[in-house]
Amino acid sequence: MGVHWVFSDIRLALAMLLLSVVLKIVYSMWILPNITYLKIKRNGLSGPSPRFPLGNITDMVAHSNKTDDPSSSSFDNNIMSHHIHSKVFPYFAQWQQSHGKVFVYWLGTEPFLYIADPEFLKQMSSAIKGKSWGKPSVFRNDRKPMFGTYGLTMVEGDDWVRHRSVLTPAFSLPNIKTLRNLMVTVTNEMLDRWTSIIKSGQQELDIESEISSTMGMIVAKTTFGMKYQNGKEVLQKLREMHQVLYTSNRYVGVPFSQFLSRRMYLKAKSLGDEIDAHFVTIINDRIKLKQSGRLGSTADDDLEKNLLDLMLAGHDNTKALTTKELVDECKTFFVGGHETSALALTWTLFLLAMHPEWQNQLREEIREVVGDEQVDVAMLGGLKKMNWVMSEALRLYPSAPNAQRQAKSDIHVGEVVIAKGTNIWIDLVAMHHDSSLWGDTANEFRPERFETDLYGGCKHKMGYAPFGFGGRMCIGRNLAVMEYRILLCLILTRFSFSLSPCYSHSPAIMFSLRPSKGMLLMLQPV
Ligand code: HEM
Repeated sequence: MGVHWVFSDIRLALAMLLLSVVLKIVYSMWILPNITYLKIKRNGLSGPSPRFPLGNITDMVAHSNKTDDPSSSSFDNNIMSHHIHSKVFPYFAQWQQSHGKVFVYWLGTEPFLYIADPEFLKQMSSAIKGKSWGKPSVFRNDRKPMFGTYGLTMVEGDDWVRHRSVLTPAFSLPNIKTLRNLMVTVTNEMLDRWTSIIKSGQQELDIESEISSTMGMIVAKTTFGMKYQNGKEVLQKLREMHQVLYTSNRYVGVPFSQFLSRRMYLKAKSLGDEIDAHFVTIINDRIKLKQSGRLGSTADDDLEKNLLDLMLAGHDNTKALTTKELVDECKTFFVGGHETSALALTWTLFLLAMHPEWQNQLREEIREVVGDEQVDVAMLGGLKKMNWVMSEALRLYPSAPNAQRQAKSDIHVGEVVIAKGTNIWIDLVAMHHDSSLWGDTANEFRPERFETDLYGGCKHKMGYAPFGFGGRMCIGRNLAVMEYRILLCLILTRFSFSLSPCYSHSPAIMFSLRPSKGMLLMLQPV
């Protein structure tokens, strides 16, 4: 009798436990997102109808497959059109036609507010400080192997303030100027290799992988003082992880999707752990070197100060970042610092290959401003036309194609209330190509539009945001601009280039905006 009671008590307890788990799941994955959705809809915003449990993912995949289909008329790979929004975000382009520039769509059971309206963005941004923004929690798991948990792109609130204030001085102009020598050395190594390749009779090169490796080595050396072999290994693992995570559908936002793609997540996690181990060793070695007082004491490359040393400068005070936080920042800078910058330069070389007249103008400007001197950081500011070209390349092909936010409290934008918890997706590609903002030449390469106006004559200043906006704007933009100018100067003074007949124009979103079939250029020494 007694035993029977004990068993039925256990059964009851288990049933209650199961019920509470199920209720919790239903509440967090269905009821809560729907409450948020209803609040957004109450503002009169519409959007494509979602279907449980995939939301609008099926439509997104179908639109993407249609555009990738070689028989589809929506985008011809052989035509070098810069009209790329409907190619890279076909579903957003389609939904914009029915629902306007602000609407709601669903990734699985997570509603997202889509924004491609600069006035809406301006009002939303001015209502909120950087500290009060969140980042969509639904991306946390997905991006953890790449950026960790505590990198600047992921942290929120007071933690974000602490990280940003420790890291900002590391990106000051005087500090990043000290990285110039390493950048020149690594770039010249790449260009010497190009010369040998051309001498051996080969003229065609995949510039994307060349620039990406070189920028990776620059980040590895300038940021962490990594030795060549270590830098190469981390780069290799990051590339593998990128391949694992961003070339297949991961069903982000769909309940239990991590179990559906379990092998993929385990592979990404193990690569992430291996990269972490590299960084832990580098950080601990650097702390020891710092404590020994040898850092910066000789002309030795390894002892030259790098970005990690600048991050470690605050290591002894109360705001200091812990080793785990530093590891995640290292990963963040490795990925953020190399990929976006490499792509900005890759797309620039593509545009210049299409426009030899602009190659000549830039070469002429370099001759006038820099002459036969060594590339000097102070002189780089005088390269005005190069600035216009960079701005125009980042407008047509923004390497970071979107920005994301999450509302941590209700935000009022005119009559609209963006409810606490709402995920927000800002489509930079759409705004950068919007003819109502840029006129009839929106999809043409016209660097001169930036001659008299930092915003390229865009009718709304928030319509041009290649480095993001507000307090969470890109922390590395000064570094990126300096690196871009140094590399482009050195490339243009040694080579001229044109598009290879084998190049196929296939811009695609693989986290960043990439040429998905590489960037084949024909090179000639100048
Ligand atoms: C051309 C090159 C680059 C482009 C186009 C670019 C673009 C962006 C964009 C669009 C954002 C999001 C801003 C927002 O959400 O409002 C961002 C954030 C960020 N970028 Fe960059 N970036 C570049 C280079 C770099 C470099 C060189 C580094 C570091 C070495 C870097 C580190 C970061 C970090 C850490 C954040 C997060 C900032 C925060 O949330 O406080 N980026 N970047």
